[in-house]
Amino acid sequence: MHSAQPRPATFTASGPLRGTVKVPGDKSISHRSLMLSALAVGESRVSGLLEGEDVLATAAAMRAMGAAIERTGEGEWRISGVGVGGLLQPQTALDMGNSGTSTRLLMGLVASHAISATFIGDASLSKRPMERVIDPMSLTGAEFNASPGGCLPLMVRGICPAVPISYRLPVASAQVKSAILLAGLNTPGITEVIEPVPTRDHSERMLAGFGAELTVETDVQGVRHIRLHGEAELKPQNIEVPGDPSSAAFPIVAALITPGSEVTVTHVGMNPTRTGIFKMLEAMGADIHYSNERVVGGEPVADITARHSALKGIEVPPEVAPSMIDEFPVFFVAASMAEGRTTTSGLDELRVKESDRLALMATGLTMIGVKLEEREDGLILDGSGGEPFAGGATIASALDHRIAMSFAVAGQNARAGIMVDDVSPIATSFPTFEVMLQSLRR
Ligand SMILES: O=C(O)C1=C[C@@H](OP(=O)(O)O)[C@@H](O)[C@H](O)C1
Ligand SMILES: C=C(OP(=O)(O)O)C(=O)O
Repeated sequence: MHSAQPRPATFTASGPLRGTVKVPGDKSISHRSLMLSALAVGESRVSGLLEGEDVLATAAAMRAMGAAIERTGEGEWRISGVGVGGLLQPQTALDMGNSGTSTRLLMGLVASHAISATFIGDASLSKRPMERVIDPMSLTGAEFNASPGGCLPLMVRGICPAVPISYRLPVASAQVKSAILLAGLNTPGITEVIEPVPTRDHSERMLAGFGAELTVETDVQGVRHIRLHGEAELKPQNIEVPGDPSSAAFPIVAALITPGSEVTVTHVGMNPTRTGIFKMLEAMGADIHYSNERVVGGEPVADITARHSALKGIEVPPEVAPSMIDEFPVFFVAASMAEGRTTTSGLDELRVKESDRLALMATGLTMIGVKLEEREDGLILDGSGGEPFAGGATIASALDHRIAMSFAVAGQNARAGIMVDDVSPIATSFPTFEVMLQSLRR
């Protein structure tokens, strides 16, 4: 976990950003590749794994529950699984650090095993709502003992055999969907998740890739019905993790808002459930193009080139939100530089991420000179039409990596530097971020 000592850093304009960079492996896919490999019978290999703190928390938890997980090289990992149903009782509390994905997916996994586990996390994670997983998992017979507000520290007492459920997601959340599906792996019969609003589908793709029997049917209303046959036997796999589009969004927005810039990010995951950010930036007039499009390990991948662009404000349709949910902080930075008004709505979920991202972005952007209005479920931003940010402020990152990186990007086109009070949380998802940004400055 990152050090308790805050590490401040100042980000200043340097002129054009130019070059070609690679971003680390996709965080969602990295978590799932460790979890499913740990549940397969035999040895899986993963390359391109994100070696950020969140994913390392998942690796440590899977080890504590019996899997043999070993790093064999940079981004290269070897995992010997225990088989579905084979998870062992962890001897100490599972420390999930800052990671909501690790916590929620593993709560599901533990729920259908005859073990119990206590989940703990940092100050940010300990404020995040877990009822969204407790509610469906309680229907399977698992028991939960959570801190007030359904928060961590939290104890899960799993049950085996668990009762299979059919559950309609009340909130668009890939974490909740995945928790239910992972629980379904060791549950007799068919577990069904009904998903009215599509969210990232990495779990579905990877479960099928590991040999689970899973079907996805979209009904006439566009609602997805995901059905998993339980008591599955997973076969070990070799997985190549594509670059994280959520991380790629930072150098791409930095290039779009900094005059004279041209940046290429290679090997970026282009799963359509993740690419809302690029579509919205293009709708704003961003000069973005894709090359070398291919499929890697069941996921579409491309190289993305972005050039400085005169962006125009748009209205972001709320139904796009799940496909760019983690990118809104840096999207707000881009919108602040556009000409005209950008309106966002339907973003209540941003208030329960690592921080209240609507409140923090509204406060921070206002401090660097942006005109905006904060609504309950979104921000309305009046862009500067390309005028640099005033800057000269210190931004609180509040244990939120995406807030820290968004203001680092804003600093690339600010009249006075932007100080982020603590950049250490960046190591949760993008440990090479500062080095990458530096490599693009000439
Ligand atoms: O399933 C996943 O890997 C994730 C799902 C999203 O969370 P929600 O399910 O809470 O929307 C996203 O914000 C998070 O960074 C990763
Ligand atoms: C919300 C995020 O992650 P998590 O929920 O896994 O903490 C994120 O990476 O922006």
